[in-house]
Amino acid sequence: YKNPHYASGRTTMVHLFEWKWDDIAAECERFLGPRGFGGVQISPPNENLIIWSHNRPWWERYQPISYRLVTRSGNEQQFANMVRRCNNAGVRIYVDAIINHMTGTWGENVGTGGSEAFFNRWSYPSVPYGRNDFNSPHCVIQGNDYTCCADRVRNCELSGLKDLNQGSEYVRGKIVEYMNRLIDMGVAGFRIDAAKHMWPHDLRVMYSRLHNLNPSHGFPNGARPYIFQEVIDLGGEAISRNEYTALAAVTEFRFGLELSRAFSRGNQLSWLANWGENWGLLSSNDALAFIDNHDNQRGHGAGGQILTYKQAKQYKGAIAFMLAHPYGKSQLMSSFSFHNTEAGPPMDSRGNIISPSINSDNSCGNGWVCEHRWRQIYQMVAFRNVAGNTALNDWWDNGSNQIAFCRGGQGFVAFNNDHWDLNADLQTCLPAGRYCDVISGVKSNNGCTGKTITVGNNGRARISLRANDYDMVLAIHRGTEV
Ligand SMILES: O=C(NCCCOc1c(-c2ccc(O)c(O)c2)oc2cc(O)cc(O)c2c1=O)[C@@H]1CCCN1C(=O)/C=C/c1ccc(O)c(O)c1
Ligand SMILES: [Ca+2]
Repeated sequence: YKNPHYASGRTTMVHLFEWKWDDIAAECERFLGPRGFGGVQISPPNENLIIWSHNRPWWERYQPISYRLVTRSGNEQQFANMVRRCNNAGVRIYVDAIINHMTGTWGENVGTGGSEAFFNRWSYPSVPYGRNDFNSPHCVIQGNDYTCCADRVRNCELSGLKDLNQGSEYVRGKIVEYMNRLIDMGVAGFRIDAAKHMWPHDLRVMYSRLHNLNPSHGFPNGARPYIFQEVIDLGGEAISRNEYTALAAVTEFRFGLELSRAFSRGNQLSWLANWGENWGLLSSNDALAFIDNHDNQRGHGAGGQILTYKQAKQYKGAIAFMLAHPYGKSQLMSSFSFHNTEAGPPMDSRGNIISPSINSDNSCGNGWVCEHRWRQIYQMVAFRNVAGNTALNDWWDNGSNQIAFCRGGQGFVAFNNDHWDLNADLQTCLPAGRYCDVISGVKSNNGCTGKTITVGNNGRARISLRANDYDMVLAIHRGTEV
């Protein structure tokens, strides 16, 4: 359950948060496939409660009403079409699975597919679920339960959401049926939302009943789904992410928190020389690594200042470090712009999501940020692909915020987050030649549109990164020679 089953040579997933299925299919064919992205995490595809009282907030998609594939992102036919087209483009689909709970008492009792729910009578006719499919006695998680009482965190309601009993064979059956339907349609795996709120044993039983991935979508025979479990654990809670690493991969929230600190000069970049398990992170093979996600980019969830698209220069630095470093399985966030942390995606007056527009410079419009289309980011996805499973070697730093390292003999990257210029003769581990810096520009048919780096016979090159350069990163790798 720890292998994403990316098509060969691909390494990185992007979360196309709140995108519609038709738009994701198009993005797989026109951008993600050609640019070597490995997969897409999609928003929950199952029917959710409509919440106009909060003007269709992003979190209404985390309030299930049924397992029917009808949401503002599209219907079942559009979902199947997206999975087929993305797999054909070499891009896998991972589903955000909301299986801990159903809706709460947040809004009208109708869903995005017209189903009704009667949460005060605990009934969800479209599944169906009734009162004895939910935990009893009824209780609601209180703040201090996270530190004192692991059983309450599992058995009580998360912010008023009806808490399913995954110990019931009937409930397990309904959840597994929903997930197997998606696997048979060609998805490659799942994000398990709120995994901390479910018992590891129940999850283990359900995972064991999932089908193998569908070979007609290009997966090897007997391939198990890639499962990454959302467990927000920054230490100090009764529940540890280590209870879940035996089952499947786990989201490593400390990764984004510590790198946000490092690139905001809270930590020094030179301290990252031993980045990875030595910083108390999960073992690399267990970890889904990311800087920000849909929840903590809005300021709550995993405490402290998380870098987002709003701090562009530092964010690109942290993302580049994530993609250049061998640790973990990398995930990129792709957002819509927001000021109000509750706001949902760009929508028309009737609540329909507005598609991203693609500008002539390949950036997005209509309120979509499309970080994955930023040159400094998609070029580092290619870097990570070229680096493959090489180790990190030839680390250099200046004792504060200037660092550089190689990935085998495949790639070289340098960072300058000091207030003074970096100007040094460094080992790039690459064969002699002239290389285009992939951050300041691209390799075009007659040279580099950005910086050109000349590597000598001894692999060394003069590396210059001014403190006030537009970006704090310089990266070259095999394949960017001119
Ligand atoms: O103030 C709120 N919630 C209470 C504090 C955040 O607690 C939530 C956590 C949560 C937060 C921190 C933890 O350490 C933790 O174990 C759980 O996970 C969720 C997962 C869901 O599928 C649906 C939810 O409504 C929540 C949720 O409310 C607002 C209003 C309701 C939704 N919401 C939110 O803030 C929604 C947050 C949300 C939604 C989806 C997610 O995947 C997520 O990680 C957070
Ligand atoms: Ca629960």
